[in-house]
Amino acid sequence: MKLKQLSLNNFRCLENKKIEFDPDFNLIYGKNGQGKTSLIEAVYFLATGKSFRTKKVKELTSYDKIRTIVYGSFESKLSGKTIAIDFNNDKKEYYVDKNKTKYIDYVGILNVISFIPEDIEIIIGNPSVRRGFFNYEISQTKNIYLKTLVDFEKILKTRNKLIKERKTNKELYHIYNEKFIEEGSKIILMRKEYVKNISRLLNLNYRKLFDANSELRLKYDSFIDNIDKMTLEEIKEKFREETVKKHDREKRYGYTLVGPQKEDFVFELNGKNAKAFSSQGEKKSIIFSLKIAEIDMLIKEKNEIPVFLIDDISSYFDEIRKNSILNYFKNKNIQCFITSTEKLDIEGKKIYIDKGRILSDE
Ligand SMILES: Nc1ncnc2c1ncn2[C@@H]1O[C@H](COP(=O)(O)OP(=O)(O)OP(=O)(O)O)[C@@H](O)[C@H]1O
Repeated sequence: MKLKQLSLNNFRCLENKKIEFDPDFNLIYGKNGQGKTSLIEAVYFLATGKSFRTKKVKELTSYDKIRTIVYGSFESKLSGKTIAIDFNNDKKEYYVDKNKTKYIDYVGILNVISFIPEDIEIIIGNPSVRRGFFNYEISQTKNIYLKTLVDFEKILKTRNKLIKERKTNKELYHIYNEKFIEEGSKIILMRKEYVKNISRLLNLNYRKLFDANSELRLKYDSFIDNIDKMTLEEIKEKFREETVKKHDREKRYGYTLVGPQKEDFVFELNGKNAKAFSSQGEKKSIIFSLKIAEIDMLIKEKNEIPVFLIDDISSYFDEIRKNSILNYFKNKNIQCFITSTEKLDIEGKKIYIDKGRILSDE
């Protein structure tokens, strides 16, 4: 996929402008605090309706404004499309080729993968960070995952309500419990398969890019033991057993204690949990390898190459690792957006940002 053009209206500190991009490399450079990250954040927002650095999307609207519009046109394998988000006072509207579209059908049309310093949280943060991250990534490759997750969350809410109101002996509870097991098991199965595939790619990338002698694994820490070879039916059966086992405790606590909303993912470098034992540099390299593995996953599942965004490359990596990363993208046909305080010597479009003003070099 190649983002050809981006049009901004009231996005953070950036001026309202239409920008054309290079199909391969786009370097966004300038001093600190000028709006470099904001520009790639706008690309991310256009693709996902979210920000990679805040949950409060309202922060994206320029100070003193109430409405933000981002618009982009891109080319993918099959066709060219235009997409847009009109964000007005907390309400987001999504458009594909000028037609209003539901979020669930919008997300995944333009695939982006971002690599930002805060991504280190995927390793050091708590399980909810990893769940959020992998939920999003699996959704990008499988639209059905997102749909299942949305259904599952609604069911979970009702199940919690029924437990809290002590209505767990009623027929309604049993109906919801079955739905909970049904949708939850589908999520577990899709997570298991995703982890199996990405773990292999992750290891290959880490060895190729950073250390040929290391062994990197991603493990799925499910509440169901020995999940690796289980079928959907076996997962459901185990899941049901767990809900029965925990039922009394759930009634005492007043909420659900089992299910995919409680799971985790573990990175293991040379057999040791990276969260506890890996160095800062190793953690960053693990995350970068993970992001590259996601590109491979998207190609495998959707036959599309995503747009890749890298924030603050110079401060994040030393010279050797930085060059290793830049070399990786050469001749790969991946459209890349890189922000840096230095004017890196790479071929492609160079965009200079100064106090929100977006200036092209040519
Ligand atoms: N909603 C907003 N409206 C206007 N300006 C904003 C908004 N949100 C943030 N800013 C300002 O935008 C400026 C640029 O931020 P940004 O993070 O994009 O800079 P940057 O060039 O990536 O900086 P650095 O190199 O330090 O990471 C900051 O000074 C910030 O205060």
